Amino acid sequence: MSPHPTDADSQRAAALRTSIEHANYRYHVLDDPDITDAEYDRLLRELEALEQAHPELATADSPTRRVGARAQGGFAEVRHARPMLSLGNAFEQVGDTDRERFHEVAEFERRVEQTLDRREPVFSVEPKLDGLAISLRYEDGIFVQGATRGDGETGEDVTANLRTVRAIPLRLRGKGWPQVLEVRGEVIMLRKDFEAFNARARAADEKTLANPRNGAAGSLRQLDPAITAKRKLSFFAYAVGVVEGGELPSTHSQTLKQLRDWGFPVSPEAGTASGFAGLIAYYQRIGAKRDALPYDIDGVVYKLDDYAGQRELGFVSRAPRWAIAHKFPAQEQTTTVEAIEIQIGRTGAATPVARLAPVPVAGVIVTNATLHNADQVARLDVRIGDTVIVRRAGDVIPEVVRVMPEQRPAHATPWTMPTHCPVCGSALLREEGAAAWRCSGGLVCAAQRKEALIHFAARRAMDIDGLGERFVDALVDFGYVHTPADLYRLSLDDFLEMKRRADEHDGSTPETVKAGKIATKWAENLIEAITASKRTTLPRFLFGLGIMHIGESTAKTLAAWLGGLDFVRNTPEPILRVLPDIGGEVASSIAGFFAQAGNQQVVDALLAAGISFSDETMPSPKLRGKLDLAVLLDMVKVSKLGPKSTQLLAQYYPTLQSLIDAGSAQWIVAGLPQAAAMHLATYLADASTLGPLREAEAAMHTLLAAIPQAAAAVGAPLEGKTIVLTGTLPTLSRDEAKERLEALGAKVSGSVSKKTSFVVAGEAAGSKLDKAQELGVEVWDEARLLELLAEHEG
Ligand SMILES: NC(=O)c1ccc[n+]([C@@H]2O[C@H](COP(=O)([O-])OP(=O)(O)OC[C@H]3O[C@@H](n4cnc5c(N)ncnc54)[C@H](O)[C@@H]3O)[C@@H](O)[C@H]2O)c1
Ligand SMILES: [Zn+2]
Repeated sequence: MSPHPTDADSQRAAALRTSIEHANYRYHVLDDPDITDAEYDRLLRELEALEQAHPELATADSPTRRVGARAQGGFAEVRHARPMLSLGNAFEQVGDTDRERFHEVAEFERRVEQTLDRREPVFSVEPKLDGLAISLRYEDGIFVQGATRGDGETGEDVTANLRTVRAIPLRLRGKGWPQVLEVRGEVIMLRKDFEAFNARARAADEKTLANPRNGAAGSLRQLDPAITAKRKLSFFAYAVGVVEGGELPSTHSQTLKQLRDWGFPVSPEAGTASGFAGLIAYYQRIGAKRDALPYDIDGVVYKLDDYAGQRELGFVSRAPRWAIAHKFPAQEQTTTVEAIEIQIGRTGAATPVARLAPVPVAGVIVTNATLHNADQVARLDVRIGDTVIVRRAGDVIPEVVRVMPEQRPAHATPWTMPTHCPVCGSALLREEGAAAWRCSGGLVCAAQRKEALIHFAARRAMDIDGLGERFVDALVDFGYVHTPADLYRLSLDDFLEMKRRADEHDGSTPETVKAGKIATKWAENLIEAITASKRTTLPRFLFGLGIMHIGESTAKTLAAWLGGLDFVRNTPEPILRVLPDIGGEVASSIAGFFAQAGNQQVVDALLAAGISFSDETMPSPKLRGKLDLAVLLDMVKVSKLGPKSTQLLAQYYPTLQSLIDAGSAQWIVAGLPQAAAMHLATYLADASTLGPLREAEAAMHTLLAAIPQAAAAVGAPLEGKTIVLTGTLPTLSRDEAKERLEALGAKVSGSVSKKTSFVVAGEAAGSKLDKAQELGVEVWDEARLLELLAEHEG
């Protein structure tokens, strides 16, 4: 009754067979599929439909009648005594009721009911794990052989590799096992192991795995078991094959329990359900859990639970009639890349992101996918306009896993990492040896605002007590604060208004209103803390700016050597590099930061808001010795000119010009080897290399001119005084008092002697106070100390 197939039909069938066979080969033999499972399933379904409509089109070797693919190469063959079959599939259809949407499941259930003449039969219901099917043979309880499914008849002997999978028992537990037992199940890679593998591969600039399924199959089919052992694989049992010399329970669900007792991992999600409604309820329940499961599943499997019923139903060519796989929406889909953009994270990390033509992936419309880092984009060679496979599994951000180069538009060009941050325009810098690029914008980058503010307010930076993440979030989200300088403009009303909006936004009862009274104490305290932070130290301020690579100790070095903010801001990179522990990367980060107009504005605004430093001085006299000709010469790498030679030259020549004027003949007389002199002469003759040297020299002179002639000439007000602090002072912490006294040149000592100028005593002062009285040393209270500080602090 079916109409004869047209030529177009038979051509289509042949084309489908070719495509499917090619896909089978890539998937089953190479473990490197080039189309998604969803596409594969569509092709197979189309072929099935054609063959059903026109049975004369069906060939004996059609992929619709066969399982997997015959493996080739490498491994010895294993013939399966009982074939390892595939499963029929049920997909969701468009419809209003469950019976319409899950029509194929309803049909399956009805067929089972009718054939067995049984109402609402019981099914074993299990997650459909997405890995590689294997069969494990146990003789007298000992693992003797393991094989892949292959084409269902013949698989590959992967015993050595399977022995490295921890979840597979090498010896059965308990007792009562049959003399020969074949256990079948799925080797999988847990998502966390897959993610960890890929993170490592990306960091090492190596090829990543497309998905956990390919990870499992590819790892298991390695010829070297040592490689398999390094990839973390897991295993779940879900069936038995040959059983000899022993009995198993009469139902599948009981058998799974038995397998668990013998030491096999069985999915904790496996259970039983009856009737169509029971099956669908299970499907929905597991579907809701899918993202949270530790492994990928592509559906659930329903198997008639009792073996007697299974035997009655039997098989079609490639699958049992008593079971069906009910598939979930696919986790991988094909779409096109509309743009590649850079996303800047809270801490400045720059991540390339593909903007995609919207596509449903595992039940969610996906429009963006991460490309991880610039190296990954290069490795995948993703280009704008490309057709790509995106994967979304679990709560991991969707990612691009593969490009289909054959579908690339002619004009597509390779992508390159932009040089500047899309949010703030600052340079993107790459940390040495790291795959990640970062925005160097810090303070001025809106993407990093919150993180920059939290850092600025931190205890070891500006120490603004109470300005934690919660307030920073609200201050930024509601637009009260863009840069740290804005903090100093906030009024009590701003804070109360901000808090009210934040509470409203959260839907919580405003905490600010308690018993009809507006609570303001917290805001007053915060304003007080912000005001107090205005008086700070240079290292705290420099650290607070959040300049890339500038930790507390580098900030201290900068302050100690350069003395004042102006010098830190204006000292060029080559001079910064001569400071102790400041290498090229750090120097370039500091110079880069202050070269940025936006950063300069923020720093100026902070100074205008009243930030001042209790410890600002002049460049350190120690710099005098460092800034000589040797430093200038060491900054440029002239070949054959080592540190010894540059020091030698510096002894004779005070300036660059005097060195140039003297000429190479004189250098040799001074003791420089001829080869070194020749190289240096060539170097200095080149205007392009001389330029930076001249620049550095000019900056050096500015610094040198600013250094006070003699350190004492500055006359620190408390120079020569030794002060001892004891007991608890009413307002100042011991550290703060010490810091402020030292900033004025005093020495703060821990013990009282005749040389002690005076002792500052607070509450519960102990033996030091007694000692002072004994020696007749002056004893001050905090009020008097504060007067002294106020008198001398600028
Ligand atoms: N992307 C490609 O190019 C490509 C090519 C070929 C096959 N494929 C994928 O493979 C599928 C076809 O392969 P198939 O023949 O293995 O069929 P299948 O994956 O749809 O179903 C059978 C397999 O399910 C697995 N399984 C997982 N949990 C199970 C459980 N609890 N009980 C029983 N079996 C369970 C077993 O490995 C079994 O062999 C396609 O649907 C497609 O997703 C993809
Ligand atoms: Zn930026």
